[in-house]
Formats: sequence, structure tokens, C-alpha cells
Amino acid sequence: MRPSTREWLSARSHVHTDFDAADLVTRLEAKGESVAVVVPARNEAATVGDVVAGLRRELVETQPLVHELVVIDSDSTDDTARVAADAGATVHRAADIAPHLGAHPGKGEALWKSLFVTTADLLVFVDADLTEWGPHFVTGLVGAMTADPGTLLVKGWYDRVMDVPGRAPSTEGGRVTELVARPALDLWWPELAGVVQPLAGEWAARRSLMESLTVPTGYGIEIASLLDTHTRHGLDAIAQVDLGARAHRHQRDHDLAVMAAELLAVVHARRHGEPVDVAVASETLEQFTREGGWRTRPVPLRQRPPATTQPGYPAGAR
Ligand SMILES: O=c1ccn([C@@H]2O[C@H](COP(=O)(O)OP(=O)(O)O[C@H]3O[C@H](CO)[C@@H](O)[C@H](O)[C@H]3O)[C@@H](O)[C@H]2O)c(=O)[nH]1
Ligand SMILES: O=C(O)[C@H](O)COP(=O)(O)O
Repeated sequence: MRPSTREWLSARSHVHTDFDAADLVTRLEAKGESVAVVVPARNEAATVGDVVAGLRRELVETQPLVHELVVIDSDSTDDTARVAADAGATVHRAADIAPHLGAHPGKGEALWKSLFVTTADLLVFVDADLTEWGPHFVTGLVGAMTADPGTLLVKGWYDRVMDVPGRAPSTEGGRVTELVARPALDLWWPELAGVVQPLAGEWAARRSLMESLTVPTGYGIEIASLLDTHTRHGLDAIAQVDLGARAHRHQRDHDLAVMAAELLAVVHARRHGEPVDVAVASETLEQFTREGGWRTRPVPLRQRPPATTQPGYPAGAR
């Protein structure tokens, strides 16, 4: 490991137990800063209610740490929006936000659109499919973000619980993280080799950073935001926080392969300073199963420009 990474690990690594919600409320009040929690959700009716209700109870009602609790419904065809609203979130359909800018599918699109319906200084992202988690995810991320004035982006990290029927539970989850994202960072951005969970869906960013980034509309958003923050602002603009353990709904290997292809395209594009769709020779992935034969899967490669460059941003200026 590079000396600069070792130094970063000792200076910019935190543990969620270092932070207490009541202390953070006082700290944020003194700074005049506010927090939005943004939960992107596509067909997560089974879990989004627990996530929203838990955050609302602990971090809105018990301690007023979170000022905006927003679910971005990403083209769900199930009851996600109703469940999230019943649990106490403000719910927006991604496609209805800033309609003059069009609509694309994907998680990155949902997070990018969230900039148009929130106003807080600090944005905390939390996935909607969590089955093992806690409000300390948000407390830890906000604590790490406010621990040092130079921090612009915080990644959560945790044991990745893998709990699938027919197999003993383990902490060997995070297949794309371990097989694609971390190797790519180590090979080409070795300063970032200390980031334990570069794809963590639980992360925080200053609005000023987020609105300046070019954002892949699909699953490339996490790796792109990490790389772009590092390139523009340096390693010390990034921190990470130990959040304990996390479990979520697992995707199938062939679906994760599409995610992996997207990440590879983003990595290649960032290495060569190109738009993602220019960096690839093909925009599809061919997958084979004996039962189903060949199937062509599109790889999402669109990007959204920095929100600050968009007509109607910020929303109040419209
Ligand atoms: O089109 C989509 C797809 C997903 N999601 C939501 O995004 C979150 C994460 O999606 P998921 O399918 O659970 O991704 P993972 O398989 O968990 O992928 C990991 O790796 C991705 C790529 O970096 C990250 O975006 C994820 O947060 C991270 O958990 C969930 O709340 C989804 O409902 C959307 O809002 N829109
Ligand atoms: O981070 C990852 O690699 C993806 O979320 C997949 O995680 P899983 O292998 O635990 O389902």
C-alpha cells in the first residue's frame, strides 16, 4: 500500500460509534448546515418501509438530524411509492422531476434528479433494499462528513453479509465490489486502494460536490463519483466510516454482470478522459444459458451533466 494511502487511512477513517446523533444536531446547528437523506428505490416495496420508518423515528422524530427524508421512486411497478409515503418519506417519481430534462432509467438518474427536489447542504444516500442496517448508517456518514472541513465525500463500509437460501450465511457478499471495483482501483488508482467499499450505496456528499459531477445514469454513479472526486479534489477530500454490518437483496450473477460491464466502461472512460459511450466498442452484453439460449443485454452508458449547468437548477430559481 502506498504511504499516502496509509496516511489517509489513519487520518480519514472513522467508526460510527464515534458519533452521536444529539451531538451532531448541535454541530450542524452551529454550522448552519442541513441534511437530506435520499433513498433511491426501484420495486423495493418489501423493504423501503422499514428503512424509511427507522430513519424517521430515530433521526427526524427522536433527534432532528435529518431535515429532508426523500424517496426517489425509480420507475417502480410495485407499491414502493405508497409504502414509502405511508412510512413518512416525501416521495418523488424520478420521471416527474425536472420533466423538461427528460427521463432515463437507473439509480444514477434517481440520485441526480434528487438534486432538483432537495435543498440540504449534505446529501446522504441509503439504498432501499437493506435487510440488515440501522440509523447509525446516517449518523456515521454525517459524523464523518462533518469531522473535517475538507471532506466532500464519505463512503460507508461494512461486513457484507451474504445470506442466500441453501448456503450458510457468510460475510463474502459484494461480488462486483471484490471482483471488479476494488481490482480496478488497485490497478489504476492505487491511492484509492484503502477504500473498503467503493460501491457502497450508503455514502454522503456535499451538495456543492454532487451538483458539480457528471453522473452515469445507471450503477456507474458510485465508482464515477469516487474517481471524479479523487481526480479533482484529491484523496483528502474523501473519508470512510465503519458502519458495522449490512445485508441486502442479492441480484443474480447475470444481472450483476451488466452492472460490472457498466463499471468497466466507466473505469475505461475515466482512464482515458472520454464520455462513457465513446469509451466502448459495443453497448451490449451477450449472455448464454443452456435453457434460454443467447440473450442480448443493453449496458446503460448515459451520463447526466453537472446539475449546475442545467436549466431550472436549483429548483427555486425556476
Ligand atoms: O434502476 C434502478 C436500480 C436500482 N435502484 C435502487 O438503487 C439501490 C441499489 O440497487 P441494487 O440493485 O440493490 O444494487 P446492488 O446490487 O446492491 O449494487 C451495489 O453496487 C451498485 C453499483 O455501484 C450500487 O449502486 C449499489 O448501491 C450497491 O449496493 C436500491 O435501493 C434500488 O432499488 C434504483 O433506484 N433504480
Ligand atoms: O457490491 C456489490 O458487489 C453488489 O452489491 C453485489 O453484492 P452481493 O454479492 O452481496 O449481492
